[in-house]
Amino acid sequence: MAVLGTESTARQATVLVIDHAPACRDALRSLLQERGYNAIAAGSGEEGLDLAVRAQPDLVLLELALPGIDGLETCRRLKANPATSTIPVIFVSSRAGTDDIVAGFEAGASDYVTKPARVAELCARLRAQLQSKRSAWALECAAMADPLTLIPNRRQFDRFLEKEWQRALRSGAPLSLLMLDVDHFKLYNDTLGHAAGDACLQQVAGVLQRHAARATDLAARYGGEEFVLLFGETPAEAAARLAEAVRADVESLHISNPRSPTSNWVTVSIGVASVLPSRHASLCGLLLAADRRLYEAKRAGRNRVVATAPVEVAEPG
Ligand SMILES: Nc1nc2c(ncn2[C@@H]2O[C@H](COP(=O)(O)OP(=O)(O)OP(=O)(O)O)[C@@H](O)[C@H]2O)c(=O)[nH]1
Repeated sequence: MAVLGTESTARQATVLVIDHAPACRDALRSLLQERGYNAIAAGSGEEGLDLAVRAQPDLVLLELALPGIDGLETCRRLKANPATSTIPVIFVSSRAGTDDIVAGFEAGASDYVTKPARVAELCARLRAQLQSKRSAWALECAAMADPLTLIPNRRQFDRFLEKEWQRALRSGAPLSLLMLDVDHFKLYNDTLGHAAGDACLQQVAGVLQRHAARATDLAARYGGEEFVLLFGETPAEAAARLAEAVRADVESLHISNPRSPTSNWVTVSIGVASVLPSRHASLCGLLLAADRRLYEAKRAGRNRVVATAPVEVAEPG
């Protein structure tokens, strides 16, 4: 599964208007709707913050002068909350003083437009912000995906693992990790060529991706011909079964590996480690345990899974 959140490139952009004056709010909302945006609105900073978290708009148009928490504080809170921090904010305010404009930018706004706003200018600024958010999103995606297989790369995996670890610490749920390596892949490359090797890795990645079905799972290319699969909220016994299914699915792709001493087909070896995250356990220990079992699977003849009963991996030192 993808873990980068949602983005609106393929759908209508949602714009949240936060303004306490019903006339201004309605005028902005109609203007946006006429231009094809999905417009939602809130009458106060508190309501706007709540709606921003729930609706995840692509952009916020914010009045500075609001009753209760004012526009500046609303903007600061939007920027401080990881759930809303990347949403661009444009102040659309009747306050036109330089100090207000400077304060708006200092609170984290991307732009500042004074009322009465010129419609064409406001729309151009809005489009520019949406475009720059999309470009940032595309860059972020590119930095997190493996270019050959298009599944998450090690960087994305490390972030995801850290997040799942923290979540498991709070929930007390077990976490399982599969470390997987293609068997005799050097022979495969040497026999059939590097391009065939690349295509083979893409197919293996496809199998892993299909097994990472839940929001708490992630399949990633760890490097070279090595992959990892993280299963959140999954105990050791279930992880061992999943690993066996992955191994069997790769073998049943029936990708010929003519010189492999293990099988006629491309196969994989898998090490499985599970842990109940606690202050006595470490992430590094989980990775090391999976890697050790992968090595054992190779040593025991390849094309197999090595897993054990649940373990508490002790903090090194
Ligand atoms: N085609 C291709 N080959 C790669 C890629 N990344 C790594 N490799 C190759 O994968 C091979 C890994 O070889 P080894 O580490 O010796 O392992 P192996 O031949 O799979 O042997 P075992 O792991 O012991 O079964 C090397 O030949 C690498 O060049 C890639 O992106 N594409």
